[in-house]
Amino acid sequence: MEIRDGVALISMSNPPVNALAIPVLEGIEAQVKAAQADSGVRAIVITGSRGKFSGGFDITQLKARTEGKPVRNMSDFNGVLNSIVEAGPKPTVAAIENLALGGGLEVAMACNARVATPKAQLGLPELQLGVIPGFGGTQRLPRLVGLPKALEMMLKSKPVKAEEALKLGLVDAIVPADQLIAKATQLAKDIADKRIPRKMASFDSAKLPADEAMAKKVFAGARRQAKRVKHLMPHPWLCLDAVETGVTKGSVAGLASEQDAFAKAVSSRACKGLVHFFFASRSTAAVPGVTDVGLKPRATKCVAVVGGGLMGSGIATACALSGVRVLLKEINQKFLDAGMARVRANLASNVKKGRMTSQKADAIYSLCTPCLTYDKFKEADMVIEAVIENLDLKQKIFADLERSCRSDCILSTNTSTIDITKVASKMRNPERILGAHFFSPAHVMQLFEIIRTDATPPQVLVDALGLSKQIKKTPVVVGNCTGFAVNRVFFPYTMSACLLVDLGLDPYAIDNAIRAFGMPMGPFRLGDLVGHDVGVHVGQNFIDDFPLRVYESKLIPGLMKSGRMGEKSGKGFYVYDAKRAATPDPEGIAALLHASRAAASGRFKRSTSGELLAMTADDIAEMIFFPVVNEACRCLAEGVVVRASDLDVASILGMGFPPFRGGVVHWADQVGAGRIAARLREWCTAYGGIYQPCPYLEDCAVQGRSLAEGPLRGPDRSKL
Ligand SMILES: C[C@H](O)CC(=O)SCCNC(=O)CCNC(=O)[C@H](O)C(C)(C)COP(=O)(O)OP(=O)(O)OC[C@H]1O[C@@H](n2cnc3c(N)ncnc32)[C@H](O)[C@@H]1OP(=O)(O)O
Repeated sequence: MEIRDGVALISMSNPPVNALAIPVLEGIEAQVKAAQADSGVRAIVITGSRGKFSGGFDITQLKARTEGKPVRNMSDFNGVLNSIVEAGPKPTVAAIENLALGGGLEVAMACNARVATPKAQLGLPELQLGVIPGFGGTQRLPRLVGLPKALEMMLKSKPVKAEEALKLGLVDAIVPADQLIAKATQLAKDIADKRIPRKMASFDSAKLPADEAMAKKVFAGARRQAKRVKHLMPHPWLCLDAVETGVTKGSVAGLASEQDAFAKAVSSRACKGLVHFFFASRSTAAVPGVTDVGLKPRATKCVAVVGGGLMGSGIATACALSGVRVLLKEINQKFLDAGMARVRANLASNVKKGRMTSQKADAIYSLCTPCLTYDKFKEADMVIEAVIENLDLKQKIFADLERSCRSDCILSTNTSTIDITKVASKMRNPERILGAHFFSPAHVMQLFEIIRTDATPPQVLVDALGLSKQIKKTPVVVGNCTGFAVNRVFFPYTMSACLLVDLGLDPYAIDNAIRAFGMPMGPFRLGDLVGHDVGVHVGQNFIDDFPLRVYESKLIPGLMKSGRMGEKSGKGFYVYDAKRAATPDPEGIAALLHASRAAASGRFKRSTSGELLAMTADDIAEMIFFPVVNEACRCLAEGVVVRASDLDVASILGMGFPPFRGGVVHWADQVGAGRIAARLREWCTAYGGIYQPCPYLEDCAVQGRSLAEGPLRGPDRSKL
């Protein structure tokens, strides 16, 4: 604590984001108490060190709580905020630079005024972690910004920028960073000397709904949204309970309700899964033997994208959006114009959604240079090939690229299935090639699968990881195998769903069960979205490479033959209107189901009609996801990923696996290897090799080990 001209400056310090760990909370408590008691102090300014206010309560403490480890009850801190920060004898002002999130913003809201820098971001994103604000945020935010905005900020975990915070009344002034402490100090003195009134958010109800009916309407709307997933994710509902109690019964009752709701939320499975995902997604960029040997990423200033189709134009957009110059190459003017038009349309959609101005979109578009030849490719630091999945064509392109690019340029392919070493087989230096697998739409989807071969130099990997940081994607480094991590782990997903249909289940019931599990859509709706021609093409790789553990149904080939390609042809399992809304079409697909079931009859060892009738949505989800877990186990045993949690991140960001379940391996460990292996064994006997449990899963089941621990003797890379 530093005292200047009667104002005590207290700075929170816990790099990198000044997380409110228990010692930090204790430090705030001790220093504010000391300042309140010091006769030489007339006001207090609270700030954060090293250019950040605070990223909130220490999430490692939340993690410990979700794991049942003993941790100090932090509800005592509410007493500190209420009685000595907000209502102590001397006024307090928060000086906010950069981040004030979660508990960080709650400390700031307990202060009597707030000053922020122009780049500050303020929010209560606790719900993204499966908890609710626990330091009075559910009470003070609605009183500072009004109920509807407060609910939006909390339920969507969406921070506001300084300018909006000023308009909302969440901050009292915005000043440049170098004037922050001076302004906050002056404001603190003005309040102490009563030139400016002292405000206490907890007791200010001016912005709350004027009457009960109006409040009820707002809560009813918010609860409708939260109700659908209440059984899986209790925290939005619990958050609404705490806010509603405060609005209807006052902030003292509201605070008690918040404590109760926080305790319930933090002990939920959803919190465990979401906190696991938080840390898992931040650890993927660390690759042992690569990122810990002192190599520095070389900046990628120019990326050349070969192919301007949906993927290529999406990748070009993703790069340009982050200020990376792009060369977009196509084979003729018509395709090139179409590719550039797609980039423009991607940017226009951001303008339409209010994410950027049209001037900004024009500036980003101007970073993309259309090319019909490789003439400019010497400028490229990295090439990403994104043409159709044709091995001969890719091999020719890479031979051309080797001649046209600098020797230090990274050459990569966006193939989703083809073996990288086959693509490289006609190159003089095949070790130069790397997989750079984006997910469609590439400018929106967060995941970036980086595929290495045994020959990939560490510097090339470090550079690719550097690019992922530049373009704000989450990287997962994967070994070279059929389907890499995401497509490989999820190939049994659609195959098992088709098997269930061939057994007699209704595809729409399957889609509903999978949605109820928490996926954004079921396997058949997803197939319609991707296009069944693409699905069949990708699926063929697994049929060729893993013949003993696939299920070949006639269902999707039959669908294709009848012209039902999915959304793009207006019909697949569903029919689509002009706005792409899907409607089930049971009559339209009845003959196809019949034909597929007839072709499958006699393939199964067990008659199942009775069991099928008894199948619940949970049973369906298990029969679809247990073989997915099994394939994830094979990937772990083979060392396809660096750590099990990388598969969790890949499954969530690449396939939409529900984040509140923590990812495919984390979820499997909650279910238990023993149960999964036992069910798979049973189904394997009845329905075939797609359900054959792999040795790693069996070992974990027998030894009672968690799947996330990984193989005991290290990965067997010879099986890649
Ligand atoms: C009682 C209260 O109401 C409860 C709470 O406050 S719960 C916490 C609420 N706060 C949040 O949800 C914010 C979580 N953090 C974030 O969103 C982002 O980390 C951020 C916006 C603060 C910074 O983002 P960015 O600059 O991209 O850096 P990012 O890589 O995410 O984080 C940097 C490091 O800080 C850590 N970190 C970030 N916030 C943290 C927190 N609240 N607690 C502990 N560690 C945290 C990250 O794990 C990471 O650690 P690593 O370097 O060892 O991997």
